[in-house]
Amino acid sequence: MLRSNCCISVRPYTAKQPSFHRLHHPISSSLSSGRITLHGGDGSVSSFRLRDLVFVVNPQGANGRTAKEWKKLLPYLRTRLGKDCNVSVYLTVCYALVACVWVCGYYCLLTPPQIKEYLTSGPSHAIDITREAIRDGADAVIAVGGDGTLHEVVNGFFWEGKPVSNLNGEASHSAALGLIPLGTGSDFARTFGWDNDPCEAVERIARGVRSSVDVGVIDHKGSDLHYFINVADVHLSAKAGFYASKYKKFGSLCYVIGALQAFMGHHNRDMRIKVNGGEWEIYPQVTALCVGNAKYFGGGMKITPNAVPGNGNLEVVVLQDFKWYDFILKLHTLYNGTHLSVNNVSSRSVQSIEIEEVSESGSIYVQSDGEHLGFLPRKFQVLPGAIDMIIS
Ligand SMILES: Nc1ncnc2c1ncn2[C@@H]1O[C@H](COP(=O)(O)OP(=O)(O)OP(=O)(O)O)[C@@H](O)[C@H]1O
Repeated sequence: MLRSNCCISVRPYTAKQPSFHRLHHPISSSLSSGRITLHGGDGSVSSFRLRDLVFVVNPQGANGRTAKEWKKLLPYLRTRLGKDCNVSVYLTVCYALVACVWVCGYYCLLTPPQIKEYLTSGPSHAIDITREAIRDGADAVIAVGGDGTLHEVVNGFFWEGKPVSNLNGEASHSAALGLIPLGTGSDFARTFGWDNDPCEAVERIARGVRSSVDVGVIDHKGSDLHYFINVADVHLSAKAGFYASKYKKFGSLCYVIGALQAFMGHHNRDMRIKVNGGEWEIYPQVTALCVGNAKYFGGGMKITPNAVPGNGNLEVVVLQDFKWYDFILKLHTLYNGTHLSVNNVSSRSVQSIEIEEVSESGSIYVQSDGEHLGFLPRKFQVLPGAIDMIIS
């Protein structure tokens, strides 16, 4: 008989966590066919065997800090993930049977997870690495860096409007998404209450519990679909993000510099929006419009405080007719998420939203997960439970 504590140690989750509804299935474990099976209280099951982990590292993240932290983390990561694959062997029936099971099960049970590490060579490279890894049958693709790297890895989970498939005949599982947050803002991680401790992120990966998360998709006629997992936004905030990306060498200060630069020559604009395929509505004098799958952007602003990445909806928050002094007076409410009760701020939960500028100037910035995407018009839509993510 073979007995193993291979791959995943299942422990109760104690870290801070948002109120997810249909996520998270730890509780009890059983071992079958060399695989840990996790049973949730709602009867859902999440099974995960750590065999082939692909780490996609952006060495330029956080102005080079990601590369330094990753170098320090790698020995610990190898030890920690290898440690969870210790296997005890007990001979109970006969030596021959055990030998047979040993040989057959060797690769499933005893091989420590393969840890593959790829350093990105430039923008968009993480997308290609991820697609390749999923097609090769990776168990998990783990973004190491900031929200931009996570964004690219998420986009790598899709190809021509469909999820990328595992083409490896030997492995039937789908790949999970993981994250070691090591960026400047690392805003997506804030929704889960994760701090910047990479060792804690490695623990999460070692536990390997998957939960489905929603993904947002952005459509623009005639161009490829684009995916986001955190927050997409339009107009002033998107313009500020565009400029902020040029000042990452100043750390978190880049967001302040970006915002100041975006304010110069800024004008609020009338916009048309269509929610869930309904009628077009006019929103006058829009300052910024944010579509949240998660809660934070801009280096810690809790802009869409009711967004939950697993509830099948996106939260839309619209700021209208804001003047520069409103930001000075109300900035603290944007950081603590109490701005929804401020004048000229509205919020709604949507499955899809189309946004156009009334005057169609073609100059209204759009960004997703802090990455510049282009200009209005755009349609944003939720893909419920589109990706399995290692979140606890
Ligand atoms: N080798 C590389 N050289 C230059 N840029 C890269 C490289 N690899 C990835 N990038 C780009 O770096 C950008 C920023 O990366 P990332 O988001 O990881 O760090 P960050 O901007 O410091 O963090 P955050 O987005 O959380 O503020 C991404 O848009 C990505 O396309």
